[in-house]
Amino acid sequence: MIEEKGILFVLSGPSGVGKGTVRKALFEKNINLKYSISATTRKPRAGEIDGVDYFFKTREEFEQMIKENKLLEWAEFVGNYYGTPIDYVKNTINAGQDVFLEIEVQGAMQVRKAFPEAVLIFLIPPSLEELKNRIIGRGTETEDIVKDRLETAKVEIEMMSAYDYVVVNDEVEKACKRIEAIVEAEHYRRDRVEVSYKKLLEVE
Ligand SMILES: Nc1nc2c(ncn2[C@@H]2O[C@H](COP(=O)(O)OP(=O)(O)O)[C@@H](O)[C@H]2O)c(=O)[nH]1
Ligand SMILES: Nc1ncnc2c1ncn2[C@@H]1O[C@H](COP(=O)(O)OP(=O)(O)O)[C@@H](O)[C@H]1O
Repeated sequence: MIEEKGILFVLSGPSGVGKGTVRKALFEKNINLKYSISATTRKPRAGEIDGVDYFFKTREEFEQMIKENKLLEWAEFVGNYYGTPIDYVKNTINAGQDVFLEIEVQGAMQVRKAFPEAVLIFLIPPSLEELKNRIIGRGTETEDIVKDRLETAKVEIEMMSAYDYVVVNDEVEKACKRIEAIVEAEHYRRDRVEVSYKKLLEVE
């Protein structure tokens, strides 16, 4: 089947659920997805490379990008800006390739509005207890922040109804398989293929 446009996939979910971990594992496989590198004002961590992990920006540069409408979505998260450069997403989709975003929940809601045909995947923890363990296990937050994050996570989990798919991140490999299944199934959706299929019939 000929498909003219790629699909925009968005992986989101509460902080600490494992979005970054699952996304990295997914991209270690030979998958047919293009990862959209985000812009951020967060300082690079050891080993992170500008233009690979993120496009690292100053607050001024980032605010300029907002002003010039260069971001598909953006959010302030724990004191830093994060956003998706719009040109890469548009150009890649128009070239017929699927794009994958891994972003926090406020940004995912903006994508839903700006790009209603995007496929939103919500990553959830097997339990709140496990989410707490993961946030603590990461070791970057104090006890107060862990409590805050869990409260926020409860509110965020209620936003599940805005998503198209829900994936439980019990094991990283299983979560990746579920996402791959979603990506594959989306290409068989009648509404995506019927236009090109009809064209095909006209030709024959
Ligand atoms: N809205 C939005 N969120 C993003 C973007 N890029 C990354 N994030 C999210 O920002 C949060 C913090 O990311 P990061 O600083 O790399 O830390 P970590 O993922 O918590 O280790 C994560 O929830 C990411 O999913 C983006 O372009 N837009
Ligand atoms: N399926 C999993 N099982 C156990 N630990 C996990 C799993 N997925 C992620 N983790 C761990 O949970 C913590 C949070 O993961 P991270 O990818 O940073 O979350 P997020 O990007 O959603 O904030 C990390 O320490 C990570 O190693």
